[in-house]
Amino acid sequence: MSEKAGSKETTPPTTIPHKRRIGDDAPPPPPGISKSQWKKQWRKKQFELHKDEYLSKRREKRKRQKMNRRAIIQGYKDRGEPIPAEYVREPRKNVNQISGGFTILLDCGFDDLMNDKEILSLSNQLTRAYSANNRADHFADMYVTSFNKRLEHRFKVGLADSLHETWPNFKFVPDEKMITEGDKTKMIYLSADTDETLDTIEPGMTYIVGGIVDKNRHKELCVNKAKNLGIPVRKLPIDSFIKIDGRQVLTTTHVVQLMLKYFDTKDWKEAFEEVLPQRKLGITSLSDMPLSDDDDDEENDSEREIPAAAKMGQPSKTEPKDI
Ligand SMILES: C[S@@+](CC[C@H](N)C(=O)[O-])C[C@H]1O[C@@H](n2cnc3c(N)ncnc32)[C@H](O)[C@@H]1O
Repeated sequence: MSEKAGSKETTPPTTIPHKRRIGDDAPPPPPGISKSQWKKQWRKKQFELHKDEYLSKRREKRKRQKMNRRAIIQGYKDRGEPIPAEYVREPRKNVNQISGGFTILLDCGFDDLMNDKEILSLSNQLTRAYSANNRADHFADMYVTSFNKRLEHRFKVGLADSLHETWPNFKFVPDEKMITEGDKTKMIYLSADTDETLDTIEPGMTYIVGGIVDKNRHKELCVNKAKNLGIPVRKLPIDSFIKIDGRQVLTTTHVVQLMLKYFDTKDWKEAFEEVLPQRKLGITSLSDMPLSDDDDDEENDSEREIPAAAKMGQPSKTEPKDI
């Protein structure tokens, strides 16, 4: 009896299930072309022919994965259990960053002055401000004040995946006591509507930036609020460093990015050039300008992330960047 025949039971070889791919069903290759080359060509052709179908399937799959993740996270939240690390998205972070020792308050007490689309746009801007703070060499202690009404709803429902309550150095507070009851001698409200410029950013100071998307409908809104509260107002030193026509009103995110960049470099010129790309500077108003090189403007920002027909509270089409 041969050794083979004498052996008892043999374990069947492990078979790895073959994942079917487009191209597996390709007809035999035409002469002069290798099987693998032909498969590649066939796959490409099939993809072009059925592109919409494939992309929609992929979108559906991603949507399902997102909903599952959200349901799991909600389960932990409902049970009051900590959310396991694998479900917490780590933001892209500058691991060597240190505290700049200054505070930025994003004054979001203007909910009633915005339409739903502008609230969506503002929520996206806040995620970018958070992201900028994570990447800076020196981070600021950032607070979103008057975090209530539709903005809060937007984060709790549409941006629930972002787990904004866990963001480091970026806190959300429901009222504006930090503005109304803070030490006014250590505060500066940023606004384009003043002649006095902000020369530097100092540790120990609190800088307030208006958290509003209004396409300049509400002129002098923040400057008047600051004056009523007795808070000094300063504009960014745009004139000294870049030439720009029209009103020099920037988006909330731009202002935050500029302040962080200035604090890192101590050079306004460098900050302006990095945050506001030169090739974009020929336009009339900076608030119409895209948030960064590869971003859309406020208007498109909300359109890109949120389907046009989206209602407040619906999840955004894509994850907010960097969260
Ligand atoms: C889109 S603007 C809001 C414009 C609003 N109508 C107002 O009254 O300020 C968002 C915020 O960015 C800040 N900001 C915009 N441009 C600025 C500039 N040139 N200098 C300083 N801060 C500016 C202000 O804090 C402003 O409230």
